[in-house]
Amino acid sequence: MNSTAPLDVGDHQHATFPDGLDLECGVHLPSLDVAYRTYGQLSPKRDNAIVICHAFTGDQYVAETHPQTGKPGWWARMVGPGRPIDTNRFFIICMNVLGGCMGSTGPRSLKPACAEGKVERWGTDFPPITIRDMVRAQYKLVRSLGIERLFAVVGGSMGGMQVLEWAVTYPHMMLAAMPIATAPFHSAQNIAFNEVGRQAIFADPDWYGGRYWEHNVVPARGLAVARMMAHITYLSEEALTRKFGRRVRQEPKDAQAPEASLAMFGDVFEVESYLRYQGSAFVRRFDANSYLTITRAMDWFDLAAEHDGELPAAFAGTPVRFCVVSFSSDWLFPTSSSRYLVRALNQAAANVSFVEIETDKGHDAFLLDEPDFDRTVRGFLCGVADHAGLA
Ligand SMILES: CC(=O)SCCNC(=O)CCNC(=O)[C@H](O)C(C)(C)COP(=O)(O)OP(=O)(O)OC[C@H]1O[C@@H](n2cnc3c(N)ncnc32)[C@H](O)[C@@H]1OP(=O)(O)O
Ligand SMILES: N[C@@H](CCO)C(=O)O
Repeated sequence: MNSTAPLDVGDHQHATFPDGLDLECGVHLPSLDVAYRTYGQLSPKRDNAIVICHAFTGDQYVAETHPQTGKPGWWARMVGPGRPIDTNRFFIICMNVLGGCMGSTGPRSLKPACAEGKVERWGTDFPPITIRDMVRAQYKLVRSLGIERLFAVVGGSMGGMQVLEWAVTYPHMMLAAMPIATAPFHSAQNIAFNEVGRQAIFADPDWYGGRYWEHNVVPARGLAVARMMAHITYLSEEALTRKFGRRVRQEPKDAQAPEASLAMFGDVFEVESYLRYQGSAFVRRFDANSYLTITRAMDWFDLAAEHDGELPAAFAGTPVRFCVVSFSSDWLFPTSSSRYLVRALNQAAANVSFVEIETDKGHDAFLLDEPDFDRTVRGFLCGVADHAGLA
């Protein structure tokens, strides 16, 4: 995993808000870019818009070829004509989160008002942000498209946190919410995993205190290790066993060589090779400072914090219809977190349904082919749309 030169922010469709954004930390961002993609047509009544919130390292390229990786959109299976989130019926908006590295304002963006001719990135000077800040940036983009009320907000993992934050912050601006594989607060275990990832980045000699671009490098080894560790949490023991078991990738070339019997280094097991591949691929598409900024935003997420720990109070009087989805083998955002959320919604007398999908694919099951999950998404959105008389 060699260091590579820092990637450019790239040229992504975006809206610029010159009035910036007041952040929860008290800092005013002087200017705000929100990078986004849309799919389908906004109806004449402007009542068919769905915001899809991406997960931690996702982006706005939900249903089209990714411009950097050349891979299909991360939810191409789910979003499109005739698909569970049907673009023949709904108008889809997906935005790169504030703090990300795919065109929305984030640590990789240029600092405003930097000296003439001097390229200065935010880097570690980028202010700490919250999930609510991300959602408030998205709100600005939605309003700028002339949309006063969303049909729904949908998302998995950190995307699900944004869904919940939308419902709490703008309950009258949305009809339905679908938080998937998520939780109303980040658990101690998840904060702990995030911290290991951050420490891996800090330990990389190419980190340079977060100013790596000045040295034309990125902390590739640290970022890759962070991703390798995190990627394990996105799967399950069953999935890893099914994919790789204890399969060995390479036999030692010279069985007589003293190092052969040790076989300490190199891609010995298939699962190691897989994780190294995932780590390397990640480094080519993600920024280390965004990794830090976004993991911290997740860590701070706690919907009950403003309500003396009483989660139902966060949803008091909500008019939003919720469908909460979990996956049976997800140990990062386990079903118990979803049940806790559902109980709080019930206590708030909210309109809520709950589905646990049986699968051995772990947390990232929401990104994979799960027919029951697809049926759940389609059923909920169509049901609410039919009930609301949406064309
Ligand atoms: C949610 C959002 O908003 S977007 C962000 C989501 N995207 C990501 O997280 C991207 C990285 N994550 C992944 O690829 C996840 O594993 C998933 C869940 C998205 C995809 O899962 P799957 O389809 O089961 O793919 P899998 O995890 O098996 O990985 C396949 C890749 O590993 C490679 N691979 C598989 N086995 C090995 C091995 N033994 N050694 C090396 N590479 C291997 C494959 O060649 C394939 O490479 P490719 O992606 O370049 O085609
Ligand atoms: N694997 C997905 C989900 C993690 O929560 C991502 O990287 O965004």
